[in-house]
Amino acid sequence: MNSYSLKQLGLQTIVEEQYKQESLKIGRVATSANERYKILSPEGEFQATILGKIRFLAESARDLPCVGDWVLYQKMDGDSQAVIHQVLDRSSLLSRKAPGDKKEEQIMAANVDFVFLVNALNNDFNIRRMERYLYLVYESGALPIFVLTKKDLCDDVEDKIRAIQDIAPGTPVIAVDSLSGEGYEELYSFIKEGKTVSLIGSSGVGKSTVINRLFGKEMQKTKDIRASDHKGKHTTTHRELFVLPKGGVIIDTPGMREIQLWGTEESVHQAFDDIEALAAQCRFIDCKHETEPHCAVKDAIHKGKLDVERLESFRKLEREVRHLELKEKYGTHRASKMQWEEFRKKL
Ligand SMILES: Nc1nc2c(ncn2[C@@H]2O[C@H](COP(=O)(O)OP(=O)(O)OP(=O)(O)O)[C@@H](O)[C@H]2O)c(=O)[nH]1
Ligand SMILES: [Zn+2]
Repeated sequence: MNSYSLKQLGLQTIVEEQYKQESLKIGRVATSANERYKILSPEGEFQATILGKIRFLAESARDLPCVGDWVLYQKMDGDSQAVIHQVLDRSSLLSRKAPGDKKEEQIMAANVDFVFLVNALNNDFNIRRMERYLYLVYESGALPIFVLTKKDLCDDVEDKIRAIQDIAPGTPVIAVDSLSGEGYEELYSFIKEGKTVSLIGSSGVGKSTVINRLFGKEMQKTKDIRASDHKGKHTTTHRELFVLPKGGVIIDTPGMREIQLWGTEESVHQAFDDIEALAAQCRFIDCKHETEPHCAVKDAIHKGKLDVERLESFRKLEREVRHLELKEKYGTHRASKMQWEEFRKKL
């Protein structure tokens, strides 16, 4: 049975100050399913349930423990199970909710310091998707870091890095080749004892490969990409919170993996996949199809292959379903820039 010191588990001083109850012990939630939890602590690794009172008083999912939470638990000698008495204040909380809808919230992970926004540099590169993930991280209190995988399969790495820097000035962008290990030195600078990292990115972008490389052995299963369409298959099974051999904690929950666009957004992109396909051929990845040169969308309109009204209705629908609230809030990306400036001062 593994046991870890609180520091190895990523404990930060803020949390330590809250821990004053001597009859209870502190641990970190590693998995959570149907109100059953796995706790990692200096005492070892065990299952836990929650005190009836916590469940009773919980008004929403936020009030229950989630992966990454620091909890105070009680475990009697000889008991195989512990009981969680309290969830300590969170330094960050990754969750996803429909715009304007507070009820329908999916909690993913707590007390994450850095979120790696993983995107592959090959055909899957999608700046809009990254932008939406970025808003989600801004909302959480964690710091975003872009990790661009499959550098070996891309010959315009610099252009893509620039496109990301345009949507998130000041945010680190790290391009890696997970097969050779190129770029990993920079990744390691964010992974150290006391820090908790989580990864977001669509299926097949190489999240498990990154984790395996950081771990130095096979932790999460990876599967070869289907050669025909460059898309990965859903391969990841069950994962949780784990401590890396060289220090640092990784949270890789199914919740983080399953983030998809909300139904309406997904359907806009499906309904207009002809425009999406044309847009992929524009010279600039972030082309707005307005005044940009070498725009495949405008070109198709000129050639009579695309109806200008269709483009208009695409735009209209897209405007409606995008995270307008968030876009307004973070439109200038001041939030991220300031967060990073603050953070760098502490380094
Ligand atoms: N050429 C190249 N291939 C890579 C790189 N990183 C990952 N791959 C390959 O991409 C495929 C998918 O990688 P995974 O790590 O399983 O992707 P994932 O994001 O974990 O996918 P899910 O588990 O479905 O969420 C595997 O065949 C990897 O070997 C890279 O940097 N270069
Ligand atoms: Zn265009």
